[in-house]
Amino acid sequence: MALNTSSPAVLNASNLTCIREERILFDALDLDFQPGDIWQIAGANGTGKTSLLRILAGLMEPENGEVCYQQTAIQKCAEEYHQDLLYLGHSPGVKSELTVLENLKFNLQLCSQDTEQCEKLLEQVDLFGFADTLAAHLSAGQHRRIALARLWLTQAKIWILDEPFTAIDKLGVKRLEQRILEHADQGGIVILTTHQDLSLPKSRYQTLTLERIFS
Ligand SMILES: Nc1ncnc2c1ncn2[C@@H]1O[C@H](COP(=O)(O)OP(=O)(O)OP(=O)(O)O)[C@@H](O)[C@H]1O
Repeated sequence: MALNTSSPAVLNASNLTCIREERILFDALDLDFQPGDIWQIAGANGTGKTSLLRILAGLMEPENGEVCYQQTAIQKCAEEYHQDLLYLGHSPGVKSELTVLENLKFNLQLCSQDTEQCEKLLEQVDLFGFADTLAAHLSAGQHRRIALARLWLTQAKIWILDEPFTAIDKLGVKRLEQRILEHADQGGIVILTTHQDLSLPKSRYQTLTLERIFS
């Protein structure tokens, strides 16, 4: 789906400090995300990757500092920001009691009459043939693919993805990386955490590694 880039997305964070359970996770972090950027947030378990994503998505308050979208603090432009943002957290938000197709329709507000669109999407996320299977009866990777399907439909300019490759097989990872690249090439921004190396060209993404702070 083509992205509307008439007003390119710019996201900045300045002087971000995050403290959890009295431990400093990161301190005075400045970040600048420009159209076309892909950022990998790396670091050992517990270094604060998810916390940083949640702060950038406006789901958690930092101890210090602020996040701005188009030069405005995200709390002051919450409606516009949330329209332009897609956040996929750890838990995929898939309803076990619904079938694959029902989940897609529910999550993506797909028009139920548009069979062609539904079938294309099922193919893109490699769930073709599973349309009528209950989500509860899927494997972990297939479950995750339902959540990831929205990346093929969304108009959001900023994607914040927490470990999107978890439980996804090699071919699925490749497709997902291609989709991420395509989004960035259209002027979108992708910020993601992963414990795996990305196989995108090194020139196409940047890595921020969070280190454990001992205080
Ligand atoms: N809900 C919470 N309440 C209090 N502290 C929390 C909460 N969630 C996480 N933490 C603390 O914040 C620290 C960082 O957690 P976070 O999930 O941001 O790390 P992470 O780098 O994403 O880890 P992982 O690689 O294991 O997913 C953890 O060590 C934990 O002590």
